[in-house]
Amino acid sequence: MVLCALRRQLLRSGSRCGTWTRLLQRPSSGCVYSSTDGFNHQEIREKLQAFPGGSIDLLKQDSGIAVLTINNPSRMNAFSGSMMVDLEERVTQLENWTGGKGLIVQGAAETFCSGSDLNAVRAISNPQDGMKMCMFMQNTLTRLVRLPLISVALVEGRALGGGAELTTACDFRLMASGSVIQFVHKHMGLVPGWGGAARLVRLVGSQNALKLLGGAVKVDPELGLHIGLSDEVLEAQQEAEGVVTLLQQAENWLSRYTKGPAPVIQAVKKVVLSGRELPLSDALRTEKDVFGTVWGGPANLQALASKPKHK
Ligand SMILES: CCC(=O)SCCNC(=O)CCNC(=O)[C@H](O)C(C)(C)COP(=O)(O)OP(=O)(O)OC[C@H]1O[C@@H](n2cnc3c(N)ncnc32)[C@H](O)[C@@H]1OP(=O)(O)O
Repeated sequence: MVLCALRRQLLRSGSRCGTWTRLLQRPSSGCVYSSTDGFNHQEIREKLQAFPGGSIDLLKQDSGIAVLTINNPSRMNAFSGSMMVDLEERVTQLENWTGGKGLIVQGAAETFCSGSDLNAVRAISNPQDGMKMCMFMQNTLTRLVRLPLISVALVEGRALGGGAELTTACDFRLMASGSVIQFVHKHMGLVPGWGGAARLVRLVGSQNALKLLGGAVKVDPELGLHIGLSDEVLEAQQEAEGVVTLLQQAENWLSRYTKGPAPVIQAVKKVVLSGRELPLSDALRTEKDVFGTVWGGPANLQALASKPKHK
């Protein structure tokens, strides 16, 4: 938490980006709120744990692609309080995964996520608790965004409310045919609070974001592609060996971008992330620092030794 405050101070003071880069590289340094914002991490964790159910499952694979599964099928993968805590723990594990290159976020049982568990929402419907939950989820999802992994939300079925917000915390969204992303918040008398509005504006522009939030528009794969919310539509595929599952298709899609050594793929994500988040001069300094981690490194030396031709 101290790191969060330090990072903010550095950013406010025009920061020296070498320091910013080093902070971003440290686990859990990517959060937004700390005790100086009145955020008591332990208190909100304990409060959330009082609403159990479901799990967030993490499978780290030798390929360097991990699969994170939102698992609460009896409630259409709604986020219970304990799942919010679980998600934070899984993000910490991913921050510490030195061999990681990619991440797929999916829902269990052929649907993505129906947002907050409405039973928990009803129990903590006072503004103070709502704000604490909001800060907790913003911290976690911002750390998810800032993982040095190329991430994909595999959207099957529905991504509603907080589930729609979660899709925006990934670098890419792949929508299965028949799937829907819908920011239903307005129908719940709410606006996004897990960082989904801020990220949506950056993804689709403010005009489209206003339409999606103001109209609680159902985004199907076609509309998703059209406005740039979705990157690809996945159809059920049959091959000689049998059916290619949506997860296999997502892994194939992602592997185009994760081929190569982990330090290089992680460096790619870091320079894009800093370009996305920082003012230009700070992003340039960060890019220089990240460049310094790969220049003359094993992958670079090996490529030079092999007399490459990029035909
Ligand atoms: C951050 C802000 C937020 O996320 S606010 C929450 C926004 N989400 C919602 O309002 C989703 C409300 N749910 C729905 O619209 C429907 O249940 C959807 C997801 C469309 C599924 O409809 P349908 O296929 O007919 O199934 P169903 O309604 O029978 O649901 C199956 C069981 O799942 C449950 N469920 C669903 N969503 C939630 C949720 N968000 N929180 C808690 N429970 C949920 C339903 O209540 C139903 O449970 P049960 O079988 O009646 O015990």
